[in-house]
Amino acid sequence: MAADVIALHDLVFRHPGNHHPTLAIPELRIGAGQRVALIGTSGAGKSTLLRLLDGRLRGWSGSCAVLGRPLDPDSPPPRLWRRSVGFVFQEFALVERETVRQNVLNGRLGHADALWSLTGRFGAPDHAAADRAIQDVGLDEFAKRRVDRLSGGQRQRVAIARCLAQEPRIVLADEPISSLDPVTAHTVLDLLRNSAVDRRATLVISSHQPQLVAGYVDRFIALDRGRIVFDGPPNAIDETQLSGIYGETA
Ligand SMILES: Nc1ncnc2c1ncn2[C@@H]1O[C@H](COP(=O)(O)OP(=O)(O)OP(=O)(O)O)[C@@H](O)[C@H]1O
Repeated sequence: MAADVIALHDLVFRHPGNHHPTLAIPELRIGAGQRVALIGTSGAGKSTLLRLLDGRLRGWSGSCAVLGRPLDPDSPPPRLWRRSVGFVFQEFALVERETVRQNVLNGRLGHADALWSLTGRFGAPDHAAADRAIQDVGLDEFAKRRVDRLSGGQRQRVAIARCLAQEPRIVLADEPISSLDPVTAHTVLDLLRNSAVDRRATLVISSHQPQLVAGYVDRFIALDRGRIVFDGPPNAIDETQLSGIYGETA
């Protein structure tokens, strides 16, 4: 069995001032190379869990190890760890006035060496990784175009390419398809799955749309008010369970 790249134990997190925990997870393990969808209604805690795994959440209790490193609830993880964990933000978080290529190169900042510190220029390995990522997401012809002149689906692909250029061992994607039409959503999910498989990366995506993501992952983890209420293969969840998680909207 694949080694765990994510291991949580007795994890509890409460937003300051909130009585109920935002996350309460007694145990969660995710193996290397798994593809997981975090599902659940708005406010279930999906983004908070992704922020925890990305090392950006402070003030939790219990233990959380990612890529073998126990995270510290009181301080951010080191740069070397950070570059192994890629994050695709819901709102893309791109530099709008920069080109596709420059945005993707920004994903290499965690790898940048002395040359970058001295000159602000990226080295050959950084350019090669950026080119490969741009090619993988099918944006070659747009490489020199400014991001603010792209469609939503194209921007999402730039955000994914930036994450891939980082050469992460884990890809975390927060609602990567929420603002896309169904056809573009499938293209983006295909990209995320294929690039994770090619790079042997672990993929964790959050989504409100279990039916749409089911074909792209091998595991559903459903959250309800911060608790795991289902954990298994997508084909093992039935309509009644989905209705329980989503109410009338399933
Ligand atoms: N800064 C904050 N302060 C207090 N409560 C917060 C804060 N951010 C989020 N919450 C609460 O934490 C809970 C979990 O939010 P989270 O964003 O993780 O849910 P989610 O499942 O990702 O929702 P969505 O699908 O809408 O993005 C919600 O009840 C939310 O209101």
